[in-house]
Amino acid sequence: MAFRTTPLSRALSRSYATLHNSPPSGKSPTAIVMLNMGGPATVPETHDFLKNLFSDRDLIPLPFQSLLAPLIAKRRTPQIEAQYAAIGGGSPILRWSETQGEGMAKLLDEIHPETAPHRSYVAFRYVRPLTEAVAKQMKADGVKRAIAFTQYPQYSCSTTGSSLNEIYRKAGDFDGIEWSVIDRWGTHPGFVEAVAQNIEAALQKFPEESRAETVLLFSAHSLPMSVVNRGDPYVLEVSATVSAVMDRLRHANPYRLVWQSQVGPSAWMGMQTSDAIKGLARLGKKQVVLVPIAFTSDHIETLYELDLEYVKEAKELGINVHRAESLNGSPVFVRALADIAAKHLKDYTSGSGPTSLQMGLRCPGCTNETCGKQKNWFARGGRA
Ligand SMILES: C=CC1=C(C)c2cc3[nH]c(cc4nc(cc5[nH]c(cc1n2)c(C)c5CCC(=O)O)C(CCC(=O)O)=C4C)c(C)c3C=C
Ligand SMILES: [Fe+2]
Ligand SMILES: [Fe+2]
Repeated sequence: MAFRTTPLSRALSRSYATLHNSPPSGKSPTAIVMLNMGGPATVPETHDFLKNLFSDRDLIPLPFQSLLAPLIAKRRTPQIEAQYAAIGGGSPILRWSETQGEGMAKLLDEIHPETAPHRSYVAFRYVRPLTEAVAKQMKADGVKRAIAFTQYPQYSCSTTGSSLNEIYRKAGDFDGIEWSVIDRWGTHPGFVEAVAQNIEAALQKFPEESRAETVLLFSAHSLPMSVVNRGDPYVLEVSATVSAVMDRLRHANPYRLVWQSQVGPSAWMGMQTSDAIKGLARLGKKQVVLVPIAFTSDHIETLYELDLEYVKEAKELGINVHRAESLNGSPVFVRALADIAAKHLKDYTSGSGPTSLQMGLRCPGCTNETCGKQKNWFARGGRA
């Protein structure tokens, strides 16, 4: 059948070009699949986001999961809906992920033309675009080679591990695609530089004469102690990021790493961010920069918990506080993503395996069988 261009088909192909940064060409594109949890783009999507999140056994193993998850999600929905409403009506993560991915793919076409054209795909764990839909799109685009590129800088089985397990479970949908994995990059110099620049910008808001007294309070999403104690590497890797950022800043300020957003009654990694703010006030500290360190774009933890709750709390305690911006559209960060992917492609072409050595090691206390199968599957390039 002859293909006729109509206003609709022209509009569709324009939007296709916007979504898929490289122009259509005869060559099969190299797919860079940006893995993240996602967040509800609109307030009414909050319930389904929470239901999918509480149904994820890799994140929260619950007894009678399929019965309990919908109940917990339903109970929690009004409170979390109110938080998304307060930050402007939804999570900006899809918009930022697309911006970052498109910028990265464009740069990759320039700095690594051997594998061009590059196309970025966003695959979320709990909201659209979900893994199945991304697989369909990749097949339609003729993808034969894909990189699973985690957008969590530091590895945890509960985040990156969960996204990789989901791709492994949906292996049939990706039939014929050869995979490799970028599983962590928490000390990459470009990422460290982008974070450091945002801290420097926040520090500029304090008077020069007292700037050096400002405490840098790095804040990361906490982990249940049960996860830490089974040997999950996240706490170590977040600490390594903080250390690298402080080296880049030449240790010009005192600092601490603290933990936020714990959920439920069990023990979580501390000290909690809100307690640290109270403690700093008690110690007479007057200036603080809050630095989100484990997530690359804004979300409720930055826009609600940090900006609306903790900044307010700190101000009430007499602390002058500013938050370092999230990486969002930082060109330095987009360049870092492209550099990380280019190095991975180079190493892969010159014979290094599809996954890092570190990814091959399961947490010593891991009893989740899918983790083991998933690691073996990716180590074989995603083949049966
Ligand atoms: C590096 C980031 C994150 C880690 C590690 C992480 C672990 C983790 N989270 C939960 C439970 C929940 N997390 C929730 C929301 C949420 N989590 C992260 C990031 C990490 N989680 C983000 C960025 C968000 C918010 C998304 C957004 O769009 O804003 C929620 C839902 C919100 C709520 O009900 O409070 C839960 C629940 C566990 C159990 C866990 C480790 C095992
Ligand atoms: Fe979380
Ligand atoms: Fe595991």
